Amino acid sequence: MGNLAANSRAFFVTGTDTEVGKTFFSVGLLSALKAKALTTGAYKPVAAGCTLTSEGWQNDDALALQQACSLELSYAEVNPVALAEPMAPHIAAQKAADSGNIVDMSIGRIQQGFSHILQKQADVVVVEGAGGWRLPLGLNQQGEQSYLSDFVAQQNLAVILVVGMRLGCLNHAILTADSIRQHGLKLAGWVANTMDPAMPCLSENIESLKGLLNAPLIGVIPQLAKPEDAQHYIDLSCLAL
Ligand SMILES: Nc1ncnc2c1ncn2[C@@H]1O[C@H](COP(=O)(O)OP(=O)(O)OP(=O)(O)O)[C@@H](O)[C@H]1O
Ligand SMILES: C[C@H](N)[C@H](N)CCCCCC(=O)O
Ligand SMILES: [Mg+2]
Repeated sequence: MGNLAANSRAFFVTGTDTEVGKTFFSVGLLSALKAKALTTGAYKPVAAGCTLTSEGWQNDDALALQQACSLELSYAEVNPVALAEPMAPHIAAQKAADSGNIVDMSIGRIQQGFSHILQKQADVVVVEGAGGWRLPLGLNQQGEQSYLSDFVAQQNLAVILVVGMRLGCLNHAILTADSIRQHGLKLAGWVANTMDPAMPCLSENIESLKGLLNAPLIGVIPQLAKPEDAQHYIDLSCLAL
């Protein structure tokens, strides 16, 4: 199991796309774990779309995760790679490099930050991806393309798939589940996140996914005012928690 600390369980939260509710669900999951008195850490290795603060570039997802977890983690511990521009991270990193700011977005650096969080021995660590499952990180030192999914595979993390419920999500969900399994990883479960309550045949689509994904349905999350409220729609027993 890679270098996963014996006492920690870690989940990698991916999605069928960007903007499908990975952060919304992750904050809900961290809230649910806190309510069960489990200690939690959070990690958002790569974030694109940041605001310049007195403490450097910061991203809203990472701030939400930092606040929602129970460990006292610094911003940089939660989010080691913070890219200014809200775009594909390897392009944002190239733009930063063009302005003289070289960003190390290597798998090695991402793993190092993760090991650091694991050493803190939280009961559960929630790791949020960026974009969808096969997020490109750019070329490594051998000139090969690397992907955030390479990090997940190297750490053998259990994966949670957030499906943003909208027309087209069946194909995206199936492709993502296939790829997760082709990486030799476990799809620990999936989440139906209601992006559009008026989606025609929402419940039929969820029923279809139950049959298609062959993994536990962790929760159906309706449109909610606050991500913390998502905790009430999450079945932790699916994750053996
Ligand atoms: N169930 C929900 N109820 C209400 N709003 C939601 C819900 N799910 C997501 N949202 C909103 O939709 C937007 C996208 O969600 P979120 O930021 O969690 O997506 P993401 O998959 O984490 O995106 P990214 O790829 O940028 O990390 C946010 O404004 C979020 O508050
Ligand atoms: C800026 C955005 N909200 C995400 N953080 C990054 C999404 C990258 C998507 C890359 C892609 O697959 O095209
Ligand atoms: Mg997010």
